[in-house]
Amino acid sequence: MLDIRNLSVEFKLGKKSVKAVNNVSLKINENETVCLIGESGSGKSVLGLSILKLLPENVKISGEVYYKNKNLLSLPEKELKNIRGKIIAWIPQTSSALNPVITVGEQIAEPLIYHLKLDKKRAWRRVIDLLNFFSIIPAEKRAKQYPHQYSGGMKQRALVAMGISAEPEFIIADEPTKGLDIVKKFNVIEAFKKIKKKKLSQLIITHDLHLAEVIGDKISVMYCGQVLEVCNKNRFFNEPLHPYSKALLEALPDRGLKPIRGFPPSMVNPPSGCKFHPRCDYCLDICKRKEPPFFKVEDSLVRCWRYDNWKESN
Ligand SMILES: Nc1ncnc2c1ncn2[C@@H]1O[C@H](COP(=O)(O)OP(=O)(O)OP(=O)(O)O)[C@@H](O)[C@H]1O
Ligand code: NI
Repeated sequence: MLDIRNLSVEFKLGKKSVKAVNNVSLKINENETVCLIGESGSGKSVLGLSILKLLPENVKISGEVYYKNKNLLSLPEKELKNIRGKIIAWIPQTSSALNPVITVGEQIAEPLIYHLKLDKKRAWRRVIDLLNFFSIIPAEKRAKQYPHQYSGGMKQRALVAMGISAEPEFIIADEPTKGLDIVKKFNVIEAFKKIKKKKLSQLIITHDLHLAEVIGDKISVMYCGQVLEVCNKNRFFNEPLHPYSKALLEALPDRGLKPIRGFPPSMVNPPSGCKFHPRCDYCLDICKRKEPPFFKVEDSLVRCWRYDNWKESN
């Protein structure tokens, strides 16, 4: 359904440049939820934003992003406008995304009026349905309130409601549970579970491995602008292939709380060879010199030299 091929995104910073996304390929199938995880600054949000060309003008994007065989990156802005929100929805991080001077109901109604051409009355009825669906109740009262009258979790659920109001086929959400306490998090996760039942495809960007475990079908691990592993959820949480994936799991509180040694690499001067090699417990000589390609291991993809000749040695 969504097929990202060799996508690179480069920011110009004076004389230097930052490759926030470096030659990423990733496929997301129909009815599939892929969770994109990785440390802060690894390029997750930039990757998500570039799919719908939501980035500032001064970036250089190369590669292709096919959605049902159309390359989104080469579409004229007019056509992209019709795709954004209607076919592919972007659900941003809370706080700044809601307009403080417009009622939440009106904000949710907006894509219904713009994309689905519903009249105001029908749009409003659908807003009430959506608020009820995401347990923002009493819906009639909540619809007429402003964002500051909502709690953090409710705001996030309202953003999700807004994102799916025009019934898109595909959802991209950036950190939907960030900064929420456990109860609010639970409610947002329930909202995404409900979306999943509607047979939508989703790309969920998150630090929250619990969220990934509950709603992901596949996990895609990003590090220093690259995807290092793509595998199904069970593989990731039981026997991940990449040393970085293993390290991320071992850093979880209920799995040892072992910090990953060293520091995230500089995006301006990334390490040679495999970007993770300076922090890797399994580093081979070749890892320092040469960037690994993707190796296919069963139904997973992994960018690590340890899986070179995997077939022969197994
Ligand atoms: N507008 C920008 N101008 C210059 N560099 C940027 C810009 N936006 C992002 N970057 C760079 O791109 C890199 C990736 O940023 P991105 O926000 O995608 O990371 P992330 O994985 O989403 O992190 P987090 O988990 O903290 O949200 C960062 O190192 C950042 O320095
Ligand atoms: Ni981000």
